[in-house]
Amino acid sequence: MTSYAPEVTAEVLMEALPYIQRLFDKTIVIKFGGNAMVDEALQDAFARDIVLLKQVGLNPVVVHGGGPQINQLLEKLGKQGEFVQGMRVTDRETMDVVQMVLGGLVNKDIVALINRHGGRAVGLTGRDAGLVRARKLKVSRQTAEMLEPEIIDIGHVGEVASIDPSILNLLESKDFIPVIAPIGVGEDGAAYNINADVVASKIAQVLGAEKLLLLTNTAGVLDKEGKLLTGLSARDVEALIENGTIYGGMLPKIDFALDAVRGGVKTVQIIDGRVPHAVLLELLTDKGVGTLIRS
Ligand SMILES: Nc1ncnc2c1ncn2[C@@H]1O[C@H](COP(=O)(O)OP(=O)(O)O)[C@@H](O)[C@H]1O
Ligand SMILES: CC(=O)N[C@@H](CCC(=O)OP(=O)(O)O)C(=O)O
Repeated sequence: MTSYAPEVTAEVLMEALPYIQRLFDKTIVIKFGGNAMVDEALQDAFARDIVLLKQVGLNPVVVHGGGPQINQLLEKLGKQGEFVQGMRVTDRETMDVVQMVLGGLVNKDIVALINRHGGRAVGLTGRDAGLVRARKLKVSRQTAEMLEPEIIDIGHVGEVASIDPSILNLLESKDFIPVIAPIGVGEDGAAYNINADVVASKIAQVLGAEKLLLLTNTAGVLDKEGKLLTGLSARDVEALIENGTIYGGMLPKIDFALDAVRGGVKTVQIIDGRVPHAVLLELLTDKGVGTLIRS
């Protein structure tokens, strides 16, 4: 480990004080993207950041993705992942895989890492305690040549109908850290696959979160030349989608980042999950980077 002069170490530690004071007791929803968690060292640094935040009195709530991890298992089963407007086409068999990977492997690995570093994490899916109520997502597509939009059936994919935060409040009252897999429950009890950015946004709104951080595998939202856009308004976003600068997995992320701002979350940021300790740097130092979403 690099050794710094004592006064430098003290200065770095003191830099965190005003941030800790400002964010004390505040809820921070952190979405850990599947693309940001492919490296073991990064996962470890992420888990330690979460433990530190809790220890100094913030209230972190983790929502995780796992798109690449679902693709890996699908490939082993001889299936190819297919996406429409950033959403996975989810047939019955794919839904089973989504539950195994998100609710099983990925969720439990994050929980175990946080706990190994001294945190008290509890893993949940949206089906637990009716946390995330879902309904089938309707997707439509229209091109210039089409007279009316075409409805596309992408299977067991949900949108959030409502969030019941009771279980999260209970966990918070006992100082547990919730780690949530983005699977919702329909009226009939069936499972729905929901994009993790969507679940993180809705949970942040219902909890009245101070901040929503979306960790991904880019520096933030990039322009056509690959340069980081540090701040975006709803109008900027519309133009960037229109000219094709924002596409694929960034579409639901940006849509629901805006949704969170409109729903009262004070700060929403898309940040680079490939940077070790991105969460800590963003929340407790002057070195936060990424794209800030404005209403
Ligand atoms: N303008 C853009 N800036 C940055 N990334 C973009 C942009 N448009 C599309 N993307 C794509 O969105 C991806 C992030 O979304 P996604 O793959 O769903 O990640 P995550 O697993 O973090 O949710 C990036 O890796 C990139 O390929
Ligand atoms: C409907 C839908 O697309 N669900 C996502 C859920 C996981 C996710 O969102 O993972 P990332 O955050 O890593 O992209 C999926 O099946 O991949």
